[in-house]
Amino acid sequence: MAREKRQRPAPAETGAPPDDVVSLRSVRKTYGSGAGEVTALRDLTVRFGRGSFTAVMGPSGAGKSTFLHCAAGLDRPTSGTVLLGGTDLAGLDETALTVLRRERVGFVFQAYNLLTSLTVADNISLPARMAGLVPDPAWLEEIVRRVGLADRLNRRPAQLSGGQQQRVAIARALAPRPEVVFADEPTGALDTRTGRQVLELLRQLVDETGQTVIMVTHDPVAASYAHRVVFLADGALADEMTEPAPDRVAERMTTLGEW
Ligand SMILES: Nc1ncnc2c1ncn2[C@@H]1O[C@H](COP(=O)(O)OP(=O)(O)OP(=O)(O)O)[C@@H](O)[C@H]1O
Repeated sequence: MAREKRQRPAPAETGAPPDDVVSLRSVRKTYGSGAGEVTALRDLTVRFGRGSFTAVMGPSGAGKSTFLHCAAGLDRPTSGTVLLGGTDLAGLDETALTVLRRERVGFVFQAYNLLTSLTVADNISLPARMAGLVPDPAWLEEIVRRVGLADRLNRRPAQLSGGQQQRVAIARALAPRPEVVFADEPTGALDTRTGRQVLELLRQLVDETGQTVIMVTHDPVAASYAHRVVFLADGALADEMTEPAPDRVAERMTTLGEW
C-alpha cells in the first residue's frame, strides 16, 4: 500500500526494541475519582513481538477491554507508556492518534460492523482510502484470496453468512497493512465450526504474512489458536502461557476467578 502522506518513524529512533510492535510499560488506568475511583489497569507491563498471535484472557473485570483501548490508542492511560511500532502514543494529539489508528492499527470486533449498502469490495477498501492510502491492488487481491472472498466481491453483507461477514471484516482490517490487528471476541457471534475457521484464518495470516494479532477472548479453545496467552487479573499481568492447549488455559482461568 503506497502512502500519500507521512512515513512511519523507524523504531530505532524512539528506542523501542525493533521486534516489539506493541509495548506497554507500567500502564495504569483509573476511572472516576475519590471514593468512586476504579483502577482498571495497575502498572501493567507487557510486550507483543512482531508476527506474534497473542490471546488476552482474564476474569470479568480484569481489565481486558481497558487494555485493548489503551494499547490501540482508543483511550489514554492515566500513567505509563504505550509504544506502537516505536511511537509513544502519549506524544500524539487527538488528530495524530486518529491517523495512527487508521493507518497502523486494524480492528476486528464481535459485531462485524460492515456498511450494509456497500459491496464486499468497497467494505474492504473504503477505510484504507479514507485514510488517504492508495490501495495496492496486489495486496488487496492477496487478502481477498486468503479470506476466500474472491467470488463474492460484488455481494452486499446481507447476502453473506456470519463467517463470511467476519472474513470481510478481517480483510478490511488487513487492507492498510496495519502493524497490528486487535480482535475483540472475533468469534463471539459465530457458531463453533465457523468460529474455528475464522481462528484458523487468523493463525494462518500470522504464520504466513507475519501479521501481528492481539485477540481478547473468553474462550480457551479460541485462545489455543494463539502462540501465547497473556492472563490479566485485577488489572495486572497474572501469567503467560506459550503453546496454549485449551484444557491448560481453562484450568489456569479457573484459578484466576469468575469468567
Ligand atoms: N468507563 C468506565 N468507568 C468506570 N469504570 C470502568 C469503566 N470501564 C471499565 N471500568 C471498570 O474497570 C474495570 C475493568 O473493566 P474492563 O471492562 O476493562 O474489564 P474486562 O476484563 O474487559 O471485563 P469483561 O470480561 O467483563 O468485559 C472493571 O472494574 C470495570 O467496572
